[in-house]
Amino acid sequence: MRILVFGAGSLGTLVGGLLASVHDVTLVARDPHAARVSAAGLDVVGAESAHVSPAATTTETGHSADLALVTVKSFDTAAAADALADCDVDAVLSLQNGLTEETLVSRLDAPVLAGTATYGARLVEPGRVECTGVGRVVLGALDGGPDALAERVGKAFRAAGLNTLVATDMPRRRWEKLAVNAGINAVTALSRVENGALAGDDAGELAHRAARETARVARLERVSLPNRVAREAVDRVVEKTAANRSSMLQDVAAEKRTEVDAINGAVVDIAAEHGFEVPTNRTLAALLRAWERGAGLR
Ligand SMILES: NC(=O)C1=CN([C@@H]2O[C@H](COP(=O)(O)OP(=O)(O)OC[C@H]3O[C@@H](n4cnc5c(N)ncnc54)[C@H](O)[C@@H]3O)[C@@H](O)[C@H]2O)C=CC1
Ligand SMILES: CC(C)(CO)C(=O)C(=O)O
Repeated sequence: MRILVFGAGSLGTLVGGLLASVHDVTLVARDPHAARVSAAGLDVVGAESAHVSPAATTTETGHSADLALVTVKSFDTAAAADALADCDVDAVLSLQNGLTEETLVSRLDAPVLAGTATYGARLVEPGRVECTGVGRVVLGALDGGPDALAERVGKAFRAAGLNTLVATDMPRRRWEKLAVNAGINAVTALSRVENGALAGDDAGELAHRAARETARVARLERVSLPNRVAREAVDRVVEKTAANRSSMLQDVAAEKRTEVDAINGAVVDIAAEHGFEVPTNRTLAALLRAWERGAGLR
């Protein structure tokens, strides 16, 4: 399969690097990473290891591929979609956190699959990516149900050794992941604690409240996600990733823009479309956006 990875930073470089052992992969990245991969190949280290030689470029348009993987941060999704609109790609798959697929659908003609990834990835230096945890890629039709394209993509991922599930219930999975991220990411980023600190703490109750609101909005969107399931998903992730610093905490610690718009912000916006108020998500989003403005990031 000819696969274009649009936005090869940490996750895109890891997934693209693993796919490159079997497939014809092009990484669209920034220099010096792109130049280094072109000149000397890519080292995958950590929980997975490989030396591979995908193509790498900073050129964003004019590519042709069977599949474009979108792995930019959520706030770069619209720009990525506009660049992909000037490429010839047969299908698009997002592995980002937050609700980003809708932005891709609104700007692209190619079919868009929904995806989530729980692999951990860190770009250590140009040309070198660390797999910090073997997780799973879950992908499928955006609206749910069986899908031949998703099956083909899943088969291609598995052929490259990626732990991959093709799911027929992506709407529920996306919203459950959103509920987990809406609760854990914002609260850990604002209180500067590891995920495990939420267990049995008042801050954990705040995370539950954000997740329950998210589940309510999911149901307004006709996605079946009971409050109890969202709350239990938060507890499960807090327990399994107790030592993790959430991606949003890492962004705040590094003084980088966060993905709050596509997580808590998306919950607020979609709730508003239904005339529904989500005060916890609204508060969390307002605080993070205020911090971003204060840090000159937006
Ligand atoms: N890193 C991880 O372990 C995981 C990340 N994710 C999600 O995956 C997404 C990406 O996350 P990371 O890889 O950590 O972020 P990252 O910031 O390391 O990678 C994004 C990359 O896209 C590049 N980029 C943006 N616009 C571009 C353009 N126009 N042309 C070329 N390159 C461009 C940036 O330079 C950056 O290197 C996020 O939504 C994140 O939440 C999900 C699961 C795990
Ligand atoms: C699941 C969780 C909360 C793990 O830290 C995550 O997805 C993130 O940090 O973005």
